[in-house]
Amino acid sequence: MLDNVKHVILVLSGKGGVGKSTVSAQLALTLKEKGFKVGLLDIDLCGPSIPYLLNLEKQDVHQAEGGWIPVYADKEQKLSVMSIGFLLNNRNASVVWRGPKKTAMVKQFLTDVCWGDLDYLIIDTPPGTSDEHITIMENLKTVKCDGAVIVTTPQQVAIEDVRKEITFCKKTGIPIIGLIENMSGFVCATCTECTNIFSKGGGESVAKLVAVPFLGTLPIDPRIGKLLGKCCVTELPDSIWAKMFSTIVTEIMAKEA
Ligand SMILES: Nc1ncnc2c1ncn2[C@@H]1O[C@H](COP(=O)(O)OP(=O)(O)OP(=O)(O)O)[C@@H](O)[C@H]1O
Ligand code: SF4
Repeated sequence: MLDNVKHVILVLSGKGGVGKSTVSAQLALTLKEKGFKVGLLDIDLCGPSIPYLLNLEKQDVHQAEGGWIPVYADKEQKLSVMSIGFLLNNRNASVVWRGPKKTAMVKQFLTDVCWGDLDYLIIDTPPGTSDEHITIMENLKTVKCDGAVIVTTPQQVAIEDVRKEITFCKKTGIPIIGLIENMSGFVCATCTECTNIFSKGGGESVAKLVAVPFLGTLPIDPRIGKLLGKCCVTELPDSIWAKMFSTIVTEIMAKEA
């Protein structure tokens, strides 16, 4: 039930493996650190990585009278999480479903989960624009969707990929919060020097070309993969990741003020 959810933010990407779930998790954790009550919904039914990224893999969802009780990532119950990963027997189990079954599952995540009072619900989506995205948009009609964050990487700042996501947002009336270029350069673990492995500035120029805000670049940083449920802002306060997420969250908060 989304009756008491104030803001909904979608995280989208044109291709898989670009860091969309990592961005979703860090966005949720940063908002929680700022004192908000946050929900994180993983609708990537075929590749749910949120339970792993939040170190919640062994957790179960419980069925109560009012619906499913999400998994809480913290003792204070300020970050609630739902993913099909909690309903599968093991991490390697795969979901091979046709569209209607996927649609039903996504609808259930919105209507049958006891989300309670939330300041923000972050929705981590599968790559591309599929049944899951369409279902989410149809079912968010009654709730205000604040916008989408689009994640891309320098090698594949293929204009068509980002454009497809933007076209989807425009067709479904979702405002675009902005574009993030992840895996932009590599931060050395010894000296924190950032080296650009691929081309630089692609994300920014695409954002300009399609007239959407550019939120910034996030480098490859081996420490990010080890955060597993911890927030980059508190754990790696001097990192580019921490600075970026503080800025993005401040911008999001300013929009809704
Ligand atoms: N900037 C980064 N630095 C270091 N590791 C990263 C970075 N971005 C993502 N990763 C790592 O890359 C892997 C893939 O990231 P993630 O699961 O967030 O991608 P995704 O786009 O959600 O993938 P999928 O298409 O499977 O949904 C993860 O192990 C994550 O920790
Ligand atoms: S930036 Fe310096 S410390 Fe880091 S890998 Fe290169 S030479 Fe080594």
